[in-house]
Formats: sequence, C-alpha cells, structure tokens
Amino acid sequence: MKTEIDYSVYLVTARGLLPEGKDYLESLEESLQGGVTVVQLREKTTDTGEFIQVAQSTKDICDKYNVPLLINDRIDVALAIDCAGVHVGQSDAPLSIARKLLGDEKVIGVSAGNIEQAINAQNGGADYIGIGAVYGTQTKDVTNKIMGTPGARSILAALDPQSPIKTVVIGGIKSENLLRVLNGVHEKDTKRYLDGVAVVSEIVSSKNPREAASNLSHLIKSFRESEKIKYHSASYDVDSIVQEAWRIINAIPEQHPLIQQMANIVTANDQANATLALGASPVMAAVVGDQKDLNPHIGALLINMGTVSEEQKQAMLVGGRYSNLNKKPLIFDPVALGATSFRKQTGQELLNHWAPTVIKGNAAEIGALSGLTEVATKGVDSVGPGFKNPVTVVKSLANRERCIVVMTGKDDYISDGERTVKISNGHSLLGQITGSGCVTGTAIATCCAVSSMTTEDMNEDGKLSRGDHFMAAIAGVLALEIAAEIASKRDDVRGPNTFRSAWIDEMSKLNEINLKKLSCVTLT
Ligand SMILES: Nc1ncnc2c1ncn2[C@@H]1O[C@H](COP(=O)(O)OP(=O)(O)OP(=O)(O)O)[C@@H](O)[C@H]1O
Ligand SMILES: Cc1ncsc1CCO
Repeated sequence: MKTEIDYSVYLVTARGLLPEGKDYLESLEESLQGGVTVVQLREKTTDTGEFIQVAQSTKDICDKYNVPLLINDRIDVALAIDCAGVHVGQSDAPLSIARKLLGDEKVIGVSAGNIEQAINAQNGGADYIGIGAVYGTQTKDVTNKIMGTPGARSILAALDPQSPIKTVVIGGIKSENLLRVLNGVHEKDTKRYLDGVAVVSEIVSSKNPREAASNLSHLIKSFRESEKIKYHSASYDVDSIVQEAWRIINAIPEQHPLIQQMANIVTANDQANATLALGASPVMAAVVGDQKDLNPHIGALLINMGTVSEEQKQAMLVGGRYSNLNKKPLIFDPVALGATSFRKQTGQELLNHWAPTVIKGNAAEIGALSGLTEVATKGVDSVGPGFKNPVTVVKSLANRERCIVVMTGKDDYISDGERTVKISNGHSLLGQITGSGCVTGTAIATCCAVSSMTTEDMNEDGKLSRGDHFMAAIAGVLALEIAAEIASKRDDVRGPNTFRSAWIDEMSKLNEINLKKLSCVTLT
C-alpha cells in the first residue's frame, strides 16, 4: 500500500548545514519530536555505500516516529532501504522511469519550476510536486529561478482541480515568511491550497531543531485554523457597517496610533496633517535604516509608490517585511503603477516580498495590478468612467492577493473577496486637488491600526495582522469623504486650495450624527 503522507512540515535534510557539534541523527530526531511530518534525505556528493547507510539510519529514526522518508534522486537507494518513495528533480531520472522502477506503491515527488513542468508531473502520475524556488536559498543556486508567491500561485492555478496531486513549496521558507507564503500561495477558484512547506536551513541549521519544527508546525496549524474563522459579524447590513466605521473613527484619538508612511514628495505634508487631524500621529520614514527600530512601535505602515526611487524601494521591501513579521497592517498604494514599466516591476517586486493588508488605488492602478487594460492611465490619474463591472475587478484582485482591495473614484468599491460594498460619498473637488487618493491611503492606514489595536482576535497566530480590515478600509474612506462633503459646503471654500484646508479641518471634527446621516454605503 502506498504510504499516506502529511506534507505539512516537510524537512529536506542537509548535513552540511548542521551547526558545529550537532550530530545529524540527533538533529533529525529532535526535529521529528518537534513536528516534522515527512523527511526527504538529500545527499548530493555521498558515495552509494555510505548513502545507503545514512538512509537506513535515517529511516530507522523516522520509523520510530511513524514519519515517512523519501530519498532525493536515488531510486536505487530508496529500493535498497524500502522507504516510502523518492523525490526527483528535473535533471534526475524521468518520472516515467522512476515509476517503472518503483511501481505504483511508492510515492514519487517531482520538482516543478514552472507551469509546464508541473502539468507534466501531474499528467505523468506524480504524487506531489515541489514548487520552487519561492525565495532565494543557501542550499542551491536558484538565481533566475526565484518565482515569489505569485509564481507559485500560478502553478497551483494551472493544475487540474480534479487531480489528486499534492503540492508543497520550497526555497527560502522560514517561520519569518511562512504566513506570507501560505497566504499568498493558494487558488481560491480551484480550491487548491498548499499541502505543505519544505524547509531546510531553519530546522537543520538550528541548535534547537525541536523548537524550530514545532514553531513551523504551530504556524501552519494556526493558519489553517484561522482560514476557517471569518470575521462575518452576525449582522452584515449597512447600519452595522456604519456603526462599526464610527466605532473605529471615534477610537482614533484614544488609541493615538503611530502611522508610518513612505509617502511621495508631492503629498507627504497633507498626509501627515491628515493623520494628525484624524487623531493619530504621523512619521514619514523611508530609509532602510529606520525600519527595524521603528516597526515594533507603529500602528500601521503605508507604502505609497508616488515618487518611488531605487533607494526608497529598498526601504519599502524591508519595511513591508518587518510589518508582516510584526503583524502590523500594511497598506499599499501603487500610485501610477500602469504608467511605466519601472513602476510595474517595482509593484510586482514589492508584492513578491510581502503581503499587503489593503491595496488602495484608482481604477487605472487597480486595473494595472490586475493585468486589465479596460481603464487607461494618464500619469497618476485614471482616465474615463472606470470599469463596466467594478465589483468583479475588486473581488478578483482581493481573492488573488488575499487582502482588502479599495478602488477609488466617484464611487468607491471595497472588497475582501467575499463581501463587497460601494461607497457613494465624496465630492468632485477631491478630483481637483492632488493627493486625495494618497490621503485616503493615510485614513485607511489609520483606521486599520485602530482596528488592529481594538479587535479581539482569537486566532492571531495564524494571521498576518489582527483586526477586520474590511471594516477599517470602509471607515477610512467614509471619514475622508464625509469630511470632504462637509468642507465643500463651507462658505470659506472658494476653490480647490481653500477646499484642501477645509477638508483637513473637517477631518478633525467628524461626529457620529454626520457620519450616520451622510454615509451612502451599498452592499453589492
Ligand atoms: N467626482 C468625485 N465625486 C466624489 N468623490 C470623488 C470624486 N473623485 C474622487 N473622489 C474621491 O476622492 C478620493 C481619491 O480618489 P481618486 O480616485 O481621485 O484618487 P487618486 O486618483 O489616487 O488621487 P491622487 O492620485 O490625486 O492621490 C476617493 O475617496 C474618491 O472617492
Ligand atoms: C502628482 C503626483 N506625482 C507623483 S505622486 C503625485 C501625487 C498624487 O498621486
């Protein structure tokens, strides 16, 4: 009978990476005690005789914990010790030969670096594919082969939904980026989720492999658990949404979160003043050296690509990673993403490195991120009336990136992939000043920080950040648009610039009565 494998915590051995003084078998046994669920023995330069010996002693320990063992590349070694199966790379024995030699009772896994290789493995009857390299690694030269979470996700999406093939990802996966990987590599439409993650150095190089494996195992279990729990409040109706939005807006001064913003040089000042007007505290910090020290103290990080430079991009990569690591809401404003290939590549690179909590953009920006050409870009602006079917656009991007998507315009659309609302507030004067979208990002970041600080979350370990950020995004948009409506009616507003000042004034005076009276939220 073929061995049933739980691929959750898939250890790939690497004797060369053991810490000084740590015995291989002792490390292996500790990692099994910590929760490794399957082991692949990988020996690249060992002679056959020694390989068989190491494989046998590895199998003896695995057997003790009832954990299946796979052998990398060497079908003869797998046959010699009669273990669960093999893992073959693209330059090893072809799958068809491996199957012929091993028979149907053995597990065969195949490395897949692209869609074609994955489909071939699936059609050729592989039991699982190892998708990678997701990130760079010290165990293999994978330069030019790094696919990031979007690349791994596209492979998952290409598999036949009916196929029983299992999937694990490999390449630079550590506890630090595990939630980001699990969050990013999934295919909701075909209901494909990862069966596991393959880890090498985090376990093998550790002086305490038991703890390292146990930590990874806990994160995977927590993630799977948190996937089952949605925030859907008992009553999902317009009144409850507006009530929750007010709760968040009203709590800003009391929580007084620090909102870090990597802003553009055009609108940074308005963003900082809007943060203060809402009752929070701004800090504009966009160099690499600031990120590590600052991140533990912030309520949220807003990354705005408005005038992104090579230097700022490095800070964005690092700051975003710290935000995921420290569970801080991360708001991404892909300003003018579709306008140049540099911006497109930058946006892609950022999304390869971290997972945003909210993506906010105008129709052209959301369209460019989604790979759609229906709405054109003119510099930082969106041209024309927007998408014919905006709900589908925000929903599918929210599902693809597994985050909240806010698409601004005359009407705003906000989606978490399941719930989508339309907000029809605001004023046309917002379209006549620069940075109204950037300031909307500030308000969303502020409300996400408050949501994160004030939401009880029973399953925090499995999430990239705590809080219901769908509600927070709605609160941020409502706060700014209702302040804009009130400002537009003031006698002292005589045009765009007086409106801009009045708008910031009104952000500091929002009250429950106005919010409830003026909110125009529709469930779609
Ligand atoms: N005609 C309008 N009527 C009502 N609200 C509007 C109108 N135009 C824009 N807004 C509001 O202004 C805010 C910014 O949206 P917009 O789509 O203009 O952003 P943007 O293009 O990213 O702006 P910028 O690049 O100047 O920062 C949103 O809250 C949006 O709802
Ligand atoms: C005008 C402009 N150019 C780059 S960023 C920015 C502010 C509005 O997005």
